[in-house]
Amino acid sequence: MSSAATGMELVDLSIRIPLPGTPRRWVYPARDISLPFHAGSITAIVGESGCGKSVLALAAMGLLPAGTQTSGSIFARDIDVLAATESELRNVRGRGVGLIPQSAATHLTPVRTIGSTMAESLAIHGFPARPIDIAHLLRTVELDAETARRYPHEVSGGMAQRVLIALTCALEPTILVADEPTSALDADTAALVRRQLRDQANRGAAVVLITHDLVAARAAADHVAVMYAGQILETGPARVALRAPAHDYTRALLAALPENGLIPPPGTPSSLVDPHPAVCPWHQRVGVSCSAASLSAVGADHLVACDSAARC
Ligand SMILES: Nc1ncnc2c1ncn2[C@@H]1O[C@H](COP(=O)(O)OP(=O)(O)OP(=O)(O)O)[C@@H](O)[C@H]1O
Ligand code: NI
Repeated sequence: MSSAATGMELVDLSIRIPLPGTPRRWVYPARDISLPFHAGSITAIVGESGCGKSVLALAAMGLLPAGTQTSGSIFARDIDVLAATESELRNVRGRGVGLIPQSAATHLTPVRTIGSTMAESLAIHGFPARPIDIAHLLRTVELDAETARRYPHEVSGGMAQRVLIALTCALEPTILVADEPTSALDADTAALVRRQLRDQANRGAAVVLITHDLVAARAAADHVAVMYAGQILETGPARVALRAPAHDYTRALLAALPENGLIPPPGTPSSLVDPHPAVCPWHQRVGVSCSAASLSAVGADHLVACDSAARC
């Protein structure tokens, strides 16, 4: 790992998943991604739907689909997750890397009460929890103790999301990956979740916030990485990159916010199937010639991809 303060680091990470039903064709959700996630900070990964954000979350947990091929590394707690054995991964998951998954409700066991699922999960990771501990955890996400006696189908999607957040945070993971943690929540609960993520960063976790919501990223994150078609096009301090962006894709995402007139990004999202290695998908989408140069510095800790001539 390059620095003691790095909680997780992606190094030259590429991932390809077999395209279902078509031999020898591949989906490329990550291409040549190098990205640090600093301990004590929240890093947002933003980008349109389908650009590969959730696949990165699964990769960090060692949960890529069968048949997936990877190159490069994902260093988490000094282990390369991509090279780890299943027993090493069992040690990494939970207290090394905690994942708050997209659609959390489907991750609770349907035939067991929420309290027993929480108690079992905590015990597996070495935290024996009494009912009073479960009640306390539920209160941290503003759920009452009685929620422990309910079954998943008896609570709303937002409540299930809060249960998963309480459970994941209770393990105090070194790296906390939250995949769209607020998309199913009302504004008050979303603010509560953002406070939880900040608390986790303050105790030293490297927090990864995956979201398509730039307003949420700007409100919550210290650093941001802007992803398009499996590549990082811009990365830097959130207050810089999401206020004075250097890449035209980041500008296009910001233009789509209500405050900026809801102008959708031009063209249609690029396919991730067998992309041309020497063509930049974003600039191809907008009809500008660009050879997809690697990231270069435009300011302190602020990196941007693409030929400068290609930037609109
Ligand atoms: N198990 C899988 N098998 C085949 N392709 C997959 C699999 N999982 C993801 N993909 C493909 O990888 C690409 C990236 O998907 P991913 O879910 O990571 O996007 P995302 O940026 O998280 O989008 P969203 O915001 O909609 O969740 C998509 O083209 C998707 O179809
Ligand atoms: Ni480009």
